[in-house]
Amino acid sequence: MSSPSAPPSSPVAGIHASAPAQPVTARRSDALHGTVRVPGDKSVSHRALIFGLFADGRTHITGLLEGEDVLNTAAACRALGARAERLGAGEWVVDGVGARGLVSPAAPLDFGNSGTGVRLMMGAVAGQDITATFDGDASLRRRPMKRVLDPLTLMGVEVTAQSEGGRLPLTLKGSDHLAAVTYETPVPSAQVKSAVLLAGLGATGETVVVEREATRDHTERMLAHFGADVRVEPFGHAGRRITLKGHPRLKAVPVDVPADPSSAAFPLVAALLVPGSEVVLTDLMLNPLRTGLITTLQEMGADIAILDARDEGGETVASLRVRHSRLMGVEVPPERAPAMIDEYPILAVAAAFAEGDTIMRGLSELRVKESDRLAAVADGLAACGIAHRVEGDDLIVSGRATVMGGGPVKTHMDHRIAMAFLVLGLASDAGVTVDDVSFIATSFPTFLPMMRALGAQID
Ligand SMILES: O=C(O)C1=C[C@@H](OP(=O)(O)O)[C@@H](O)[C@H](O)C1
Ligand SMILES: C=C(OP(=O)(O)O)C(=O)O
Repeated sequence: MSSPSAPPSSPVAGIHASAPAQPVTARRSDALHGTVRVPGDKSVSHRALIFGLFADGRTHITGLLEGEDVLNTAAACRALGARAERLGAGEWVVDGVGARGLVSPAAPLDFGNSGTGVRLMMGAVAGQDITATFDGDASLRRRPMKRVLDPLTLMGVEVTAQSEGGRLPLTLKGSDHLAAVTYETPVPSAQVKSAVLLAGLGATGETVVVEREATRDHTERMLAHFGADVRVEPFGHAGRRITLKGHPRLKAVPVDVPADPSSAAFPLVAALLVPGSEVVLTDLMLNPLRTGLITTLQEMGADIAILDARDEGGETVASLRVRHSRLMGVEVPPERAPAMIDEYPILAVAAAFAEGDTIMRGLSELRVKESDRLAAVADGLAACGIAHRVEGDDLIVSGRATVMGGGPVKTHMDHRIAMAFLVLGLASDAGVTVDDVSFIATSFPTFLPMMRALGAQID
């Protein structure tokens, strides 16, 4: 650890610090059938809790994702002074502390495996006159936090302790006199954008975030939903400029969390790959900044029908009917990456079965996720006998109608690597073993039983 002084270490460095690895094998399966609702959207769930923390009154949340990442955010809200209570499955209430009411937590805040939880909460703490230490598991401790510390320090936050290279654990001293800034994000990141906007709640004047490529806009939508004065304008050909007026009074409002399209991606691709399958995924959020995978799969020839599209709480929500399909390789343009950033591991699996090459360009951000996903996907493809190459930040997968499978695939504390390669196993000749499924609980705790209920052979 480095300057100025090392923060205290978390007493529990992440939920999985000492949990034993759980290897699991997915085998070639008969047709998958059924109608399922995957759990609530992870991005919206984190934000519903954090906005509930700041709001005056009681925020009632339904459909909350009860994965470890979100539960760690709920625990942080409590440590910062809110009451966050579970009433039933996915049904929570948060009694907020109001715009200036956060308290210094008594112990380090442990965000486990979650980049979203820790980065958004750093922004939330920034505009308060409190001190908090942020920590996470071994994966989160490796991820870059400087991208958030840079704008927050510009606004007046003090980093009183940090680890090598601006990593966790680190301690922030917030201020209720933050300066509003205009900040252009150096990488397309909804987490960085959201941290600056959440800090902007406590800044005097207008905080402006400019992004050259639009990223998921759940924070902007929720700011408006809770009553903040926020303006979103186009910027350049693919970007946005977001302006937030400081010190709004946020009023508690109900939040109904739709199903997570990033979780749905796994049963969706499984249904495309396993012959004879037909699966319906209900109540999915189809925010246009989250649907890059669906667009890409449709270009590859996937039979995906959008049914019953409707507006719910400002988001388009629909069911998808997915049937087994013969896929063709395509080139995925780099500008689509923000709309499908978490979906590349499962797209690479779909590409393994497509005829010809699938070229995925501009994947540098994959290197700083729960694992280096570009390397982890490439290693997993190699372990399963799939031809591919990495050229700079591009991944090219050469697909075939039949795939051998194999493993064990190393998952590197990364839920999406584990789920993607289990899906591959369902359509492979020899099955696929992954070395650890425990991290699936961070985002999709019901993944294994839900896949088995559809007919997947996973043991
Ligand atoms: O804001 C969010 O909820 C998220 C933003 C994305 O991260 P980046 O902001 O690092 O791209 C994404 O990968 C993550 O799963 C959720
Ligand atoms: C990147 C992800 O999450 P986070 O950044 O919140 O850890 C993910 O869920 O794929």
